[in-house]
Amino acid sequence: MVIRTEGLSFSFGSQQVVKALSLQVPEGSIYGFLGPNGAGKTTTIKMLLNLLQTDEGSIFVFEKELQTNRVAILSQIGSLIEQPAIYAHMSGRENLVNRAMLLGVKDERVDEMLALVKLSNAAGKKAGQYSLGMKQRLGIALALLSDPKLLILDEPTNGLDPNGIIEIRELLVRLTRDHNKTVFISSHLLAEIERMATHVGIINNGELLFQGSVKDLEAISQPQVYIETDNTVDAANLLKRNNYEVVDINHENLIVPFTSKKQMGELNALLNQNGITVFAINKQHKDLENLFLAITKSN
Ligand SMILES: Nc1ncnc2c1ncn2[C@@H]1O[C@H](COP(=O)(O)OP(=O)(O)OP(=O)(O)O)[C@@H](O)[C@H]1O
Repeated sequence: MVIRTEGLSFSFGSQQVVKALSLQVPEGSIYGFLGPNGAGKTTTIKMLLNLLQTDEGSIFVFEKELQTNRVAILSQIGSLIEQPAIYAHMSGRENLVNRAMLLGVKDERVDEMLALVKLSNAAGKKAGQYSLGMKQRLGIALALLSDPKLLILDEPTNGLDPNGIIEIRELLVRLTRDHNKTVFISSHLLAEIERMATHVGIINNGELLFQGSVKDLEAISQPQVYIETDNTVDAANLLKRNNYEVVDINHENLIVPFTSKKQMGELNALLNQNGITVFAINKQHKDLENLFLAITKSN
């Protein structure tokens, strides 16, 4: 395991915000650390980076205890928490050259990093003029300069447009696939993470509710069929009479557990044959909020 915590806890005053967390982050994984705002993600990350002292429990990084191997461990971690520390009046390249000098890293590494995060063409532009996505990628390039084995990113896709999210996703996949890195990335949006993550930990109110591979998660997260019609109530009654389970109904749509594509066709035909107009019928995975409920219920 690249990161392993045992019974990790933390309180701000009387409020316990991290509760007996036992994380297991395998080498080479993209580990999505998921939870709603205030769940305790940033606090956990700060403990992993030794920016906050743990109250209870222990942290092992690269199978070494953090407190007693601080310098050796932290020199192998690149991180990005909140806004990247970028000088707005300097170009992307100057930001990297400056940091390379501080770290004693060779200048060639600057161009390598620019290419890796796809900022070579914008290298001469002032970083203050970069888009949010470009700033995040520059932040990641800065974090990678010293060639760390582990990258810890706190909500790097926050506020990015879909293109920006895709670029970060592709970068992180390249880093693990071609450059032997392990990536620990937090987010409050499952949808942003599930396409790149290999492993997931879900935290809520400081407690780890789920941890495992994305396949394990998909097994819990049963897909559902969303059906939008011109008469939701009649549609729901019709489906119930025909032995379909209607798990949720509101004035816009109703939801039936997904079993197969064939079933979707049958649902559509049944509704049409009974004079109900179907505006939309589609398969969706439960969103994070519903998934939380499903996970807490099954515990
Ligand atoms: N410096 C602080 N002093 C007191 N309470 C704090 C402090 N920092 C965070 N908290 C509280 O700790 C809890 C966990 O916060 P944390 O920032 O770790 O959550 P998070 O999952 O990272 O959420 P977000 O996505 O909003 O950053 C919250 O209830 C928050 O209000």
